[in-house]
Amino acid sequence: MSTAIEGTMPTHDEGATTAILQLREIGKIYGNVTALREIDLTVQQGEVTCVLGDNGAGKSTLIKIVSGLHDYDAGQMYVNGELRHFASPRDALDSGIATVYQDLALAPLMSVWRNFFLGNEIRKGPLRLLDSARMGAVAQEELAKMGIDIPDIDRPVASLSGGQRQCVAIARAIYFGAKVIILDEPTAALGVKQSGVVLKYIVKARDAGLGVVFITHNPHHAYLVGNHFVVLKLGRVVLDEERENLTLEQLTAQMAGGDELAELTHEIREAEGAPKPVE
Ligand SMILES: Nc1ncnc2c1ncn2[C@@H]1O[C@H](COP(=O)(O)OP(=O)(O)OP(=O)(O)O)[C@@H](O)[C@H]1O
Repeated sequence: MSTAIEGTMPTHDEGATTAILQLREIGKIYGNVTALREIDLTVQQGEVTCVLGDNGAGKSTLIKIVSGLHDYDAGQMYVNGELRHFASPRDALDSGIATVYQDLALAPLMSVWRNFFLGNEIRKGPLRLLDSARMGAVAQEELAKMGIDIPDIDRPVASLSGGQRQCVAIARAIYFGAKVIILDEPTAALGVKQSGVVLKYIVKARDAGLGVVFITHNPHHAYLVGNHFVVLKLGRVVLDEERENLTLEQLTAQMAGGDELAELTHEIREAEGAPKPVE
């Protein structure tokens, strides 16, 4: 259970710009596994905060906490300066935090515009019929506004490229009021060109004033768009740096295991140099 007292952020932050989302010393325990320990994370509007980490680092657990699927066990989470515990994903969404998952939650055989409005359909008349013309027009306009050029939005969403599908899911979250978007490995399953489509779109979302949390394994993708980098390892923050204080090489080395990699290189070289065992 959180030890925090319900209320607003501590006074020593007064005067500073209020972060749209802030985690302070967040902890999460599953039985006897500590998935997250003392995690600090600040998300500002108009910035991309990259969260990097290898398998088991705690990225999914972090996403579950900020998207309202799990509560945290320790620390505090502030949304616009207000201490929050989300009761459900709806609660997170109502607070302006939308998560775009890897599987995207799109209905592949439905049209692009149906997917754009899935769960938020516009209806008309006393019979509450779907207003397909209006939804089609709005979806087309919104996607175009964000630079996503889809010539025929009546096409099934499955016919789009992976990158375009990601962009549709992000555009949908923004249109329905997200202030923070959490992107769960949006480039993981994509090739270079399609990743580029998504990375450009992340920049557009950032420039539109959203707070973007970009969860990824890939330091190269992160460094192309990130303002701020947090690396998790076994549930702890091992690096927390602004872009101006970090090179791509440092970020990559940290992701690759830093000291451990140097140690491994040393061991391999030693093994290579060692005399071969006699057969
Ligand atoms: N429901 C659960 N019950 C028990 N342990 C869990 C549960 N979910 C996650 N864990 C453990 O918590 C730790 C962090 O897992 P998490 O899935 O958050 O990492 P991750 O960075 O998302 O990894 P991956 O990239 O492999 O998904 C791991 O040790 C994992 O085994």
